[in-house]
Parts: sequence; C-alpha cells; structure tokens
Amino acid sequence: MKAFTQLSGIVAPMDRANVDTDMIIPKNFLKSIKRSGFGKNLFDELRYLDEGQPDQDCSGRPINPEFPLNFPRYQNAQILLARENFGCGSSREHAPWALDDYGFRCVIAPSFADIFYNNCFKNGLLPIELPSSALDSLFQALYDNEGFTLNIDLAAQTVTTPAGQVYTFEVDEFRKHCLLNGLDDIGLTLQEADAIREYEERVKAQRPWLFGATASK
Ligand SMILES: CC(C)[C@@](O)(CC(=O)O)C(=O)O
Repeated sequence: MKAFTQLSGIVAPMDRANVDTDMIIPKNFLKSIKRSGFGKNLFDELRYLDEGQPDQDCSGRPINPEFPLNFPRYQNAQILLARENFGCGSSREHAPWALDDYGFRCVIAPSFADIFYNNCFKNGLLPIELPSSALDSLFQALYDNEGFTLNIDLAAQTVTTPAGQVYTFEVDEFRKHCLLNGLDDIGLTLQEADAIREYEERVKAQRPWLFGATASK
C-alpha cells in the first residue's frame, strides 16, 4: 500500500453534506472485483449527463459543466474538501478505491461515516476531520483563490494553507503508523513472515498429516 507522509496538492470541493457511497461510486459499477479502474466513474451521476455503463470508455461521454470536479481549475486535485457525514450509506470499499483511482489522496470533512473512514486508512487515503468552522474557512479560501493548494503533514498532524494558517487534526496512533509506513492488513501480517514460516515448519514436523504427508516412521 502507498505510504502517506506529506502531501502538497490542489484542492477540489464537494460542497454538500451526507455524500453517500452510492454518490461516490454508483452500485451499477460494482461488478468488478479489481481495486483499480473506478476513478473514471467517481461521482458518475453528478459528473456526466448520460447514464454510464460498467467498463465503458468515458472519454466521449457528455460531462456536466456544472459539476465542480469538471472545472479546469480543479483538474489534478489530490485533496477533496467535503461536508458532514462523508461516505455514509454502505460499506463498499469501492468508494475509497474510486477516490484513490481518480487521484485523491486525502479527504477533509467535519465528519465521516465510520466504515468509510476505516476503509480509507486500509487503502492509503487520509481522511481528516476538522471542525465545521474550519471547513467553512477552507471552502471560502478555495473559492477565492484559483489554484488553491494545501500542505498536509501526517507526522505533524497539520494542514497548512498557502497563507500560512495551520490546522491541527487528531488521528489514531496505530492508523497513523500504518499510513506513514504504507502498511495495510496484509503488510502488517507479512511483517511476521519469519515467525509464520517457523511455526509452519514446526507444525509440519509434529503433524505432517495436516500437510498431506504421512507420519515419519
Ligand atoms: C456488498 C455491497 C455491494 C453493499 O451491499 C454493502 C453494503 O450495502 O454495505 C453495498 O451496497 O455497498
């Protein structure tokens, strides 16, 4: 999993509360079991004027000119500003997969749905909770300054604006450790690979039949 340490990136707005997982990645695109390829259908029903089909080439689809992520100023954004209860509605891990595949590495909101919040850490995305008042200021600065960027430092737990305003955020120490070191659940387990191999060799010697071998005479 990609590590997250520091990020300085373009910011884009998703200026509505209760953005659910079906708005993030509509259910008709969940047919793939791959983790990649969902970025082209991120916010599909808001982003395009037609109805998308799974595995469709989106390059020729009519885009919705009113949807902010289609504005030239927000192209290549890596940080999404959002409102309360982002990622509600379901447990689909396709939601952080779609955000990551589109190019987002961080979502900043006053609150997140629990499952989505946890799924972000498991997929190398950093969800940052800040007070609603801070989001109000950040949205205003974003709208007032074309090309608005933020600098995020996970180790320091800070979000810094180009004007030098610093916001601090809380994050669980273990989740912070995993993100800083690019450790998902598999990476965490593989840190014990030597002990796992030693255990398997010992059990194979004691109970070979468990491994399909006959007991040694
Ligand atoms: C299993 C998955 C497709 C799910 O049904 C899971 C869920 O509803 O939490 C969804 O709609 O995201």
